[in-house]
Amino acid sequence: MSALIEARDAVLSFGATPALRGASFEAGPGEIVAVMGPSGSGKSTLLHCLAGILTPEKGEIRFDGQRIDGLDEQARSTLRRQHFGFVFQFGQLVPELTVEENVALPLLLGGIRRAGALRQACGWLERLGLEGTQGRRSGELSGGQAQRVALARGMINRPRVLFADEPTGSLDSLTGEQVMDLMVAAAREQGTTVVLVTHEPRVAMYADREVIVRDGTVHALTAERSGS
Ligand SMILES: Nc1ncnc2c1ncn2[C@@H]1O[C@H](COP(=O)(O)OP(=O)(O)OP(=O)(O)O)[C@@H](O)[C@H]1O
Repeated sequence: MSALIEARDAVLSFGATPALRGASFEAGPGEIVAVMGPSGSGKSTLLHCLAGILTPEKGEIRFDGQRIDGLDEQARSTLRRQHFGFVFQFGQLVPELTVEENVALPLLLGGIRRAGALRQACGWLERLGLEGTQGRRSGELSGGQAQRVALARGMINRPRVLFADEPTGSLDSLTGEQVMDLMVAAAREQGTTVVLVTHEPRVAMYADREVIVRDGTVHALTAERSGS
């Protein structure tokens, strides 16, 4: 299977701190890959490079076979809006907007008319068990509801790749499992590739495959388990 999203030998430092030291990663169409590893090992940096948020100093990032690391910020922003979805741990909902406006945001930014965008947003809210919350602000939601709203927003533009960075990190384990069940079901239904950064083995078990990031390089889980 050819990769849909891929990093080849990516290198990136923050000042004197190396974050990626030749990281290679790939995920195929519809594949759910968990990215595990110790704190500070480079997981989020890898995700940000794959998503075109950060640009590596060396190496390549490819989406659907095309290099994206050389694109300017505007082109990467368009790529993210058209093809990628995001679910992060904290602070991703805009507090001034209602729940339905938050979910509709990727469509509104993409130029879809407001009435149609809000209608689609309400469809996602219903699907994720959030009917009745559309007029609320994000501060009026529980943690699990807020993550489901974030998931709805991450999926509303039918992304080719969903980038999820510790999506259950702020939730208790039962609520986290509910969010993961919904995320995996939505991704499977739409054939969305998921890059899932998590510390939690229980969350990683939702993935088709796991990789481990250590000191800025990526290792297959099987190699880790055999000690190489
Ligand atoms: N914006 C930044 N400025 C400076 N250093 C950074 C920045 N972002 C990350 N780093 C450093 O880069 C390294 C990799 O960080 P990264 O956030 O990718 O790790 P992580 O594996 O996602 O960690 P965690 O599991 O704790 O979220 C760390 O040493 C971190 O301190």
